[in-house]
Amino acid sequence: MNRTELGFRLRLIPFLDSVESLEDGMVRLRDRRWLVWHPDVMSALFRNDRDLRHPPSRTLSPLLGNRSVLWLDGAEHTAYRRTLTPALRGNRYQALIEEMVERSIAALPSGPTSLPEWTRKLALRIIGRIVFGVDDDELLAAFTRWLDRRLGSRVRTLAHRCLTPGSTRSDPHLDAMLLHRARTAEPPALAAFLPPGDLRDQVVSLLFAGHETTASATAWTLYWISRTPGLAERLDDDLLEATIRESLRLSPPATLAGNRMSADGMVITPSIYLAHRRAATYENPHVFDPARRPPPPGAFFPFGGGVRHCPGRDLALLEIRLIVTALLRHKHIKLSSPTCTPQLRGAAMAPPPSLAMVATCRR
Ligand code: HEM
Repeated sequence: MNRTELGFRLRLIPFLDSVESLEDGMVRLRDRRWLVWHPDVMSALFRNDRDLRHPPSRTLSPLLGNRSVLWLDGAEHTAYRRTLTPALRGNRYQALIEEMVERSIAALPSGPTSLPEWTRKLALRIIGRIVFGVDDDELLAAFTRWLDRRLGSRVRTLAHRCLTPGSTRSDPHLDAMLLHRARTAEPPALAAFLPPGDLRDQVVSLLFAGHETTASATAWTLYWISRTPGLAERLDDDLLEATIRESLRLSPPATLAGNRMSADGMVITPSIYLAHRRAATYENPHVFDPARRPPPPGAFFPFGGGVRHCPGRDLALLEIRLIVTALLRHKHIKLSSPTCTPQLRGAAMAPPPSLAMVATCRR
């Protein structure tokens, strides 16, 4: 592994910050692997996505399994997306999410509580209910423990990636519990529509993809709202939408989109983080400004793009909107710190668990 790739692997955010000013919007990580973020390249890449292959992530594939939708390709991928995309359409879950959010806000302690952990637990409950059709806190807590041991920090991620390469890291006991819940799920729960042969990998993938990023996007949105004086008081629907968008730009939960591979074996990794901070595209890119003009094509893609664009996008945006609106309607929010250093879980970026929120009732 050369020095560039080592920097990319070991210290992802400092590495991304160090290449941010490269005007080409791309950097070679090793012989046939590139990190790219130039908007023209991104547009071309997503336009031709159908003809590219999507190699598994070496970090995530041992966790999510070989049959995860995240790396299926061709006809299998198209068929699976056809089931998944309508099933994840956001608005059908609005009443369910509202009810779960209200319960979670009512249970908030009066003292400080970790903001990212609160949003994570809530987002996992929501996707758990969508996938299984029932609440099962014990199962979700076991899933969280399993994930935290493997992805809970950059060090853990790298240890699992490098020390036990290629081995599956599933837990037979947890898998049996997940499979039991999935097999007994009844329509309209999502698990009832998943192909039985791939059930474990698809359930784990949905629980994982469906909560980590949404939770961190919600936490980042609340972070930016509380850092911006007067914003909470002015948040009508349009401003809230612009605020969520700007938060997804400056603090994208997924710093990288999935790998693409050309027919001649060139691997390309799109960097969402760098595309969203490109000075040639965004004026004062490090400033949080919900009033920004819409970006040009290929410059804003928090949900990836092409044939792999995130099928949970609408659901995620609905969740963020409902959680933020309900929280601010019921509570005054105060955060323990006006600044925070992002925490990486895999390549996902969240505020650190130490970022505490104190939520007091509005009178
Ligand atoms: C703010 C929240 C979210 C963000 C930022 C996000 C971001 C992403 C990104 C960047 C990708 C990779 C796309 C690519 O390679 O071009 C992706 C894929 C995916 N996401 Fe999301 N996501 C979010 C929420 C969700 C939710 C709620 C679900 C629901 C289950 C979900 C399910 C998936 C799945 C299944 C894929 C794989 C799609 C495929 O490979 O065809 N995501 N997401």
